[in-house]
Amino acid sequence: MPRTFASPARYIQAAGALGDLGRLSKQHGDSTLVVADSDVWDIVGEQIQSSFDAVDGTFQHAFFSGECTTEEIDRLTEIASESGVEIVVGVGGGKTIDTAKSVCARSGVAFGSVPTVASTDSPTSSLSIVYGNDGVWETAEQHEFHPDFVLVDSRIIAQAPTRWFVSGIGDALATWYEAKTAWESGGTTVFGDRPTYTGKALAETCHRLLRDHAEGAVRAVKADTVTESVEAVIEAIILLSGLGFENGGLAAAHAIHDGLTRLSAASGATHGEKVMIGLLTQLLLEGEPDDTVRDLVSFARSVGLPVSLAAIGVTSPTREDLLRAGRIACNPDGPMENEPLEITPERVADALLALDSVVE
Ligand SMILES: NC(=O)c1ccc[n+]([C@@H]2O[C@H](COP(=O)([O-])OP(=O)(O)OC[C@H]3O[C@@H](n4cnc5c(N)ncnc54)[C@H](O)[C@@H]3O)[C@@H](O)[C@H]2O)c1
Ligand SMILES: [Zn+2]
Repeated sequence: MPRTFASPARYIQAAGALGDLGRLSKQHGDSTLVVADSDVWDIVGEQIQSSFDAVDGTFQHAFFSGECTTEEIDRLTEIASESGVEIVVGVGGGKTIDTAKSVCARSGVAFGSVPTVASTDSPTSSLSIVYGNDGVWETAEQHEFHPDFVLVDSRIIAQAPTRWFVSGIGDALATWYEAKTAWESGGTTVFGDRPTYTGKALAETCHRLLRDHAEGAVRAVKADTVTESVEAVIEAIILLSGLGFENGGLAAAHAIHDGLTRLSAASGATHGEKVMIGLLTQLLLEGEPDDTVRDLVSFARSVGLPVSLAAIGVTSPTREDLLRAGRIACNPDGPMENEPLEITPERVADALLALDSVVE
């Protein structure tokens, strides 16, 4: 089995970086479609307009409806093809960016990724997570391409609600633990290939940056400020975690996240918050020493991440609820396959129940 490494063509991060969007888009064609929801458009619309004005460029804007569904992808693909666009730029959170990726896949045009929150590692990846109209996980579309550019304005991200930034820390925190597990178990990555040494090294650097800088960065973001620690953590969440998970491999943390998406009580929790619970559960499933679990719990608390089921809204789950989540988590096509031990829905349910007593 080959080792594969893949990544976006270019990554740019700076306070004020959005001012470069027009120039970057023009490198890929004269006709651009910008996809953003109305809240994000209110925040960045004028800056996007100025960035295109600065290079005598034009663009079209389409509103994203809020969910990455097949219907929404088809609707936006039609707009892209009617206007003959050469590049689609997704501006916003993970769902907007995943939707824009799938529009590019269907239209065969270039893709620009512009996260306005550092809430997940979706902006650098080649995946789109598609949901049904009921909001339930439907499928992961694996694309043949990565973003032509990822443009990250750290000022906009620092000014966004802190909860998104903290959630991104949860998503990125799992990357190293999952890559280590996938490596040690001889697992595979999202490309269906062996993990690379490079992916593993990037995942490890991601972890180091979070441990060294996350606490201070969260304090700075609460005050809407950009510090060097904020820059380090944004890079860890968006770039290193993205490269680390795609080229290093996923494991139980994301498998359990997928299971938790089936519990309606957890629907108010973000992707990164559910991944954090998945990560702690992964450590319990793998039989990590108490000190390792305690250390991670204390780090999570220091940045404001949830460490119990109740903290993500699951206050009094029945065993059947947790088994249902466990069955999704143990899907044979999912990342649980990268765990070295045989993990069953029963073991997932036990570990989720055990979590509350461990973290008290
Ligand atoms: N494709 C991948 O590799 C990958 C990886 C991780 C997660 N995901 C997917 O990403 C999605 C989760 O993404 P998410 O956590 O970003 O949530 P989201 O996309 O559902 O929501 C983000 C919210 O933040 C708001 N927002 C964006 N920028 C803002 C700003 N600057 N100020 C204020 N509000 C702002 C948006 O309007 C939106 O309501 C899930 O669908 C998950 O499956 C995909
Ligand atoms: Zn994730």
